[in-house]
Amino acid sequence: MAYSDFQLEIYLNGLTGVLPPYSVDPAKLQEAARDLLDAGPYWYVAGSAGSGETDRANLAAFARHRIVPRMLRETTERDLTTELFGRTYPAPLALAPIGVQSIVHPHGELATARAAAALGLPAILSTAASHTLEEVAASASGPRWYQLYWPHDDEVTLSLLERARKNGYDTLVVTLDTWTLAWRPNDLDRAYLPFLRGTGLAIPLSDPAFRARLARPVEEDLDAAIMTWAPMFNGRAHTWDQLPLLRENWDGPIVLKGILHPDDARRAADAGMDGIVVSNHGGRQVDGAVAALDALPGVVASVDLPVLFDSGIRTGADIVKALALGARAVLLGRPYIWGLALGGEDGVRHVVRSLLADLDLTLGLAGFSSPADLDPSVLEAP
Ligand SMILES: Cc1cc2nc3c(=O)[nH]c(=O)nc-3n(C[C@H](O)[C@H](O)[C@H](O)COP(=O)(O)O)c2cc1C
Ligand SMILES: O=C(O)C(=O)c1ccccc1
Repeated sequence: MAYSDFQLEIYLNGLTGVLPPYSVDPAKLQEAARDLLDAGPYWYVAGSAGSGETDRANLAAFARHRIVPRMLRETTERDLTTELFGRTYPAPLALAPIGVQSIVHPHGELATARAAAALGLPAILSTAASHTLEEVAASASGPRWYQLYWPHDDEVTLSLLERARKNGYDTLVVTLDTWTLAWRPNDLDRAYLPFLRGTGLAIPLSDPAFRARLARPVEEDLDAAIMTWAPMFNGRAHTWDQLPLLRENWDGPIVLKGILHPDDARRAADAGMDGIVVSNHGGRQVDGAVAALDALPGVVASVDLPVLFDSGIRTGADIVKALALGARAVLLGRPYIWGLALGGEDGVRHVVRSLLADLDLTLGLAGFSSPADLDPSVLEAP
């Protein structure tokens, strides 16, 4: 079935008076989630660093780039399949690692993983998840990627990698840009930080190597466990010379997330990494940072690795633009969390199906049949 069939399904349902259960408009979905959620969780997701300048710049960069559609081409049959690290996926899309999903819906990452699995797409499980690696693996059978927040304790690091491997996570995403949380006014004004209440710590708290560091069991002294977790996972950066530890202890592909400078991309390649994600973390870390889309062409030109992209993907056209500028695939961030808040697994599935239908139609109407047809000439010259 083509992704664009979702459009026909919606119109046909309308003939019997059945409307889509959630909006297909990302901005309206966000408004609906805002009405539903408490201010703390809503702003934790919606908010960003500092003045929000980079968050806005991410979206503005997409608006600045425009597609120049081509006519009278055979694009009725489209093929979105995408090869990534030796595996074939049905579309150039994965669900970005997003921590603490239980703050918007009790099923959290379990619901997200099931929705992604139903579509054959990877859901990237965050180390800051509200469910364990094992629980998520048991609840969904789709492609599994694991995102490491890299602890400052090698035994814990190796234990996390071992758990990921044992539970069928085949691709490791290492996030580099969030070794400590940035200045986030929305959360600071509410003094809202889920981790200090023990939310989003399911993976470390269930880890045998982490638990071996505690004087008393987690169940008896949660506060002490949180105080052990905080300096181990936060506040100090790693350095390039530490990457061999990960390379030597992970057999599958390693993808570095949060790269914005071509020199860092080259260093990733030199360190034997398999891919990178150009991302500024949705403007949540360095306010004033370059828009991720503006950093993409320079990074793509500097390395021969697959380059993934996130930060600002909202529509099918956004995906076409990122692919045209050289991304192999994109990660969807906040929009699927609004779907999760509104409808759990069903809400996430709705958001992703809407985005894929929009992508499929936009690609075909612009005169292209597959992601491989896209290059910078598809876009208006700047
Ligand atoms: C609420 C929230 C939590 C996030 N948690 C993580 C995380 O645990 N690990 C990670 O690598 N990125 C995390 N991110 C960043 C996303 O993976 C992604 O880079 C970002 O959402 C992209 O920006 P966009 O949502 O504006 O498109 C988080 C983002 C949000 C909004
Ligand atoms: O909030 C975030 O952006 C984020 O990446 C994060 C960091 C630590 C724990 C959970 C999420």
